[in-house]
Amino acid sequence: MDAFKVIGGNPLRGDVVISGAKNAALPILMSALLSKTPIVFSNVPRLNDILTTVKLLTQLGAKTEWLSEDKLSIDASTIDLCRAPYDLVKTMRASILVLGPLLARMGHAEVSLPGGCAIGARPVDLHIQGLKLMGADIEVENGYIVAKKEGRLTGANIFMDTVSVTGTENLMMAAALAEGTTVIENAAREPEIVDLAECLISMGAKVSGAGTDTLVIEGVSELQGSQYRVMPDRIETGTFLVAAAVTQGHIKCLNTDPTSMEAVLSKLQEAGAEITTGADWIELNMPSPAKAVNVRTAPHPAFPTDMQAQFMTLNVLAQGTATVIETIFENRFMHVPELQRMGADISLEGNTAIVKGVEELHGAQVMATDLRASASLVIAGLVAKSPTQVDRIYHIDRGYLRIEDKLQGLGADITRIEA
Ligand SMILES: CC(=O)N[C@H]1[C@@H](OP(=O)(O)OP(=O)(O)OC[C@H]2O[C@@H](n3ccc(=O)[nH]c3=O)[C@H](O)[C@@H]2O)O[C@H](CO)[C@@H](O)[C@@H]1O
Ligand SMILES: C=C(OP(=O)(O)O)C(=O)O
Repeated sequence: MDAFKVIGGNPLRGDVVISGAKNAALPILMSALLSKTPIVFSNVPRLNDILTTVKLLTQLGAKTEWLSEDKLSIDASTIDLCRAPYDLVKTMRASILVLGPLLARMGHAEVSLPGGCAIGARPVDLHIQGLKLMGADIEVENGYIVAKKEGRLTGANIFMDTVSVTGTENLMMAAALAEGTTVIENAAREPEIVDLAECLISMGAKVSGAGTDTLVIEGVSELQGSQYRVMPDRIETGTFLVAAAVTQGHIKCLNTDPTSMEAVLSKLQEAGAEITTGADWIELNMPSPAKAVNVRTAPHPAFPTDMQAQFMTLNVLAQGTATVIETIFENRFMHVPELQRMGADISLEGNTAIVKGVEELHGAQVMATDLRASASLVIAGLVAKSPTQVDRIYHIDRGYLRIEDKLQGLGADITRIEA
């Protein structure tokens, strides 16, 4: 398994080009299953979760072709299989996103239950309940969700008990081809939902309310191919901004969107960062050590759970004491023991971490446990007083495109140790 060796001490400086958003691209690529004509997607980040998605779509019978580094064509006219197997689903939970579109298009879908993962149990009951309300017959057989519907799904009123991002996305895609109108209440409001809605609209779907907690989808009988550009990755952007803040650097993120990340930018300013923004860029200058900032994760537009680990590292070295509260996932503090091994002063009380800023961190051999935890350890390594080795970086490769190249471009001393 590959690892990163990080030698700390260099403030990050310069420009970094942000890639397309993993969490927008995943549902958007799956939405190609709804169309019988080809779709061309651009700004697709060619990272491991996307390669897994391409493999899954290909196994289902779709034709996929990379037209350039970030442009992908998907022709799902030829799909002939309705099963997402365990060996793919276990490497990427977001494979569950085939369920809605496959069922809507083929009247049959079998998707392995994803099971729990490092950050929590992550059930998919809301996906299943919503599809049942749309008339699907769903059973769990031998670890697989087996969903069937004779004829088209039917529009329904769906109230989601918990705000779920991929749950909302699955139901939106299913509803796009259903007969009648679907109303999803307590829907997720993440920018990635808006991006998926815009993609579906470009294919001929009738979706309104994206970005609010009530989505209305008037089903149509078919969708056509289109061309769609994936939104910039707000979590990758936030990760580089935190890395620059922690190293007291000065960077500019290009090809990004400041309007999708207000909570994160406001917390960075509270920590002492000077931030300027343009239509598609964000510049951060950190003139002095960060001040501690309290963070509480919650669904958009509140502070994103996918930025919690990175802000934990910021607080570890900040002046003062902060509380970091994780309200979305029950086990998303796996980076804490690793940061403690580097000298962090963190105590945990349930879903709250109390972080007392320390003067410095020392390097250590640490283990990445999930995607954003890995990023928090890399950031810690960028300021540690001795070398850090971050093991199991397959987690980071799942969601960041060539992070070491981008960090090197900003002056960081980071190298990949290939297994
Ligand atoms: C591929 C993708 O976009 N992943 C993101 C997505 O994950 P994902 O869509 O899996 O996360 P959800 O929004 O569904 O999860 C939110 C909460 O709802 C619970 N829940 C969810 C579904 C369900 O059927 N039942 C249920 O109880 C989950 O256990 C969790 O506690 O949103 C998360 C929350 O912003 C992000 O951290 C992930 O990066
Ligand atoms: C948790 C994440 O991804 P996934 O839902 O794919 O596990 C993430 O992007 O931080």
